[in-house]
Amino acid sequence: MGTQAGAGRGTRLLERVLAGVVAGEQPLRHVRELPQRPATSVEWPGWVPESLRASFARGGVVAPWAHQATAAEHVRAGRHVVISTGTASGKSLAYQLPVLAALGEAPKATALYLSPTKALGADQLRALTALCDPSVRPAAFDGDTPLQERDWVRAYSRWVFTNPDMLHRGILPAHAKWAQFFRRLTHVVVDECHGYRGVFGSHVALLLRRLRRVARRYGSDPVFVLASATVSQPAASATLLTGVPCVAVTEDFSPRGARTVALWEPPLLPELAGENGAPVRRTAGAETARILTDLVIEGARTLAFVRSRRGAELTALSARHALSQVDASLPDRVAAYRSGFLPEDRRALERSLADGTLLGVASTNALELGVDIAGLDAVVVAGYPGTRASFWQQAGRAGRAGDSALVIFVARDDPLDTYLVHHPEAVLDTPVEATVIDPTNPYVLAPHLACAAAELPLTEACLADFAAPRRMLDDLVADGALRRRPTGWFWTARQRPHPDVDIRGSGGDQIAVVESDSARMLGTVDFGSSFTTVHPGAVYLHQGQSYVVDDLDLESGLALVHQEDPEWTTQPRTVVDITVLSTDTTTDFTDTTTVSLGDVAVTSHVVGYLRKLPTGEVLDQIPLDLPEQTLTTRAVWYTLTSQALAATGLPKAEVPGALHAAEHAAIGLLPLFATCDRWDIGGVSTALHPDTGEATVFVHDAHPGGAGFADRAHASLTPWLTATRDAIAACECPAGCPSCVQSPKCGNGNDPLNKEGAITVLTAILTAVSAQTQAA
Ligand SMILES: Nc1ncnc2c1ncn2[C@@H]1O[C@H](COP(=O)(O)OP(=O)(O)OP(=O)(O)O)[C@@H](O)[C@H]1O
Repeated sequence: MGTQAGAGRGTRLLERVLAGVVAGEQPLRHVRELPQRPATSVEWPGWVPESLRASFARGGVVAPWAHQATAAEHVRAGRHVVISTGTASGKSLAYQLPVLAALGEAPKATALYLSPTKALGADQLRALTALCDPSVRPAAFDGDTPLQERDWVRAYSRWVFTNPDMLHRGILPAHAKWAQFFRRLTHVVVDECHGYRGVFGSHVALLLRRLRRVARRYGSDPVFVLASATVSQPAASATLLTGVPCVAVTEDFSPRGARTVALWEPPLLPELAGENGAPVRRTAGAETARILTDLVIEGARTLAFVRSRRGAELTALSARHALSQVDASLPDRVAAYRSGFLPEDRRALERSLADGTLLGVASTNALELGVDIAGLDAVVVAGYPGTRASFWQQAGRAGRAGDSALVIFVARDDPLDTYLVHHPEAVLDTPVEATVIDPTNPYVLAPHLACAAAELPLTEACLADFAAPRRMLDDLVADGALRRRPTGWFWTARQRPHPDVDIRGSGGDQIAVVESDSARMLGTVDFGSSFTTVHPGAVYLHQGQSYVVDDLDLESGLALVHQEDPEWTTQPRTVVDITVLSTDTTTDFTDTTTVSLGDVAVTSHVVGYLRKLPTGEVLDQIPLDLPEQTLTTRAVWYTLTSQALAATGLPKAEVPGALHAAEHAAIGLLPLFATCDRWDIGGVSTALHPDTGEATVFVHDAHPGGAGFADRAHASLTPWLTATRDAIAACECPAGCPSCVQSPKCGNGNDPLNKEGAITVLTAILTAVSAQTQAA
């Protein structure tokens, strides 16, 4: 077994992986060597008590790294802080230090810890319990806390670990029971705060404003300490999330080993045909399984991040199979890891990877949050994880001091991944993105105002905290939700509004997914997406199990499913129409192009679905009979006059395909600029739109009221459309494929699409924009 150590191991591992590539294939697109960084430690701040230093020392920490001390000093001085440093940079200690010191000094003081997932909260609670003085009595208060324990937690715990869901439904509505806790609340820790983005982030921002208002009512004004993977503009993001001015600590003084980063594009497979006969690439999962196999043979401890739970299982399975051909002892040293694992299993996995019992693990991003695994020999990132912050979070698991490690990013068949492997600077030299939230979205804000009023009557002074327009309060009164009295706005209904506000979804009704045989409820999907995810015949995945939907009953809110694992997946086909409701701004470029931002109504009608094999091959299309749905949201759109289109030489018959292709690729690339998922946005293109009178491409948020993505697209128009054009041009396929202009969620079965035409349209737009900008 190869166990070479020392500098250059990352490079040698890469050479080994390259040696296994089939002759004639050239998947390596770029290699970059990242140097090592030594640690900078400092003295403990003078106010850290001896007992606390001793506790940390028992855990192996003899002195803080410089950024931990800086962050702790800010908190100590009463400043709200966001710590935005790399993976395994000790963000936990940076918040534990000042909070534990404060709880030690004031024996009745309390603190609150919030994490986006219960599992992360449980991990952090375990670490803290091992560290802190017993008088702190740290305890979880979440959906899993038994009812009989809840009174104890409220009465005695001085550091309560919870999540936004419980804060929203369980703690704030019952604040009177928590009076003592709120009265003494000194710190609120918001962990992994980059997870609070899009609509969920907007909900959490308003939840934190409600929390501050309730705390104030009991006379406390807690200091917020936020921890995040590196994000750009961390101070601005944290300030928007909490509603209080936050300072950022960003310089990372933890040690990091050298790394070799390789960007990898799986080859096109000439023998397979996808949608409309387009070529298909070898899947990132298959390529990753092969790379994982080679690395395990080399004895390299490797973690492969795969996008889906099923993908993680398949990658591990396929690597185990390949290894069994080489050495009968190797398959058992590879495992899959996905969400839903118990903490004991997570601990066992951490230990096995750390001591080398396990050599290869294929994991979903469940491992990204809160699992203390670092110092691996290699990390394979199969498919761009959506943000550079996540990419570095995953890549950061590789590399030990004094030893170089390998990171391989394997592109999926998708325009964004294609763009990234052809533009290494976009991953390796660009600052990580800012998180996008919009707490003024009326669809999010209005329900939180109702919740806030039910907690404590709203006064004029509160409106500023929520940035709520008076008009919104008037509407809530007119709808009968609130009642206006001389002292403020009151919630008067007997039933509280909280259960109806779904902070993880887009609000509205939920459809329960139920297994017919056992009547077991598997989960819920929101009404808006039920037509595309649980329509009759849809393949529905739940915790790695595959189900097929028998019936979607909208009246009773039920999707009935049975367990079945067909070889195909399903993809809905939708007819979409868009209407402009109002325009905030329109810019006219050289009288040929306009770019606008505003509110739109998107009407979609799911008319059928495709059955597709994992290779991308389409089996057939089956019709469906479902009602239309309308979404009111934000959009950015551009138009081109017919004269300008004619001047490009693009034949008229090719215009719809060109616009459609440009729309798909632009949606694929927007996550690079707006911290969203391509599923958070949608698009419509048409050669003649009734509202604009021209050829128009719309890109819209997929959430009611918008989530800030279209606004961000509008603000980044030129870099966004330039990257879109470059991604299409870089793809070597002849006429469009999933790596450039085909979309995995196209409602029209990716027809028509014109790849060259898309480049022509985007060039025309960009030329007009730059001509006008230069002239100005
Ligand atoms: N000052 C220090 N000296 C030595 N080791 C430390 C120090 N601070 C933290 N560590 C160790 O570094 C590891 C990573 O710490 P921690 O999990 O807090 O990092 P993190 O930044 O929260 O990571 P993630 O990005 O995964 O959330 C832990 O094993 C911790 O014990």
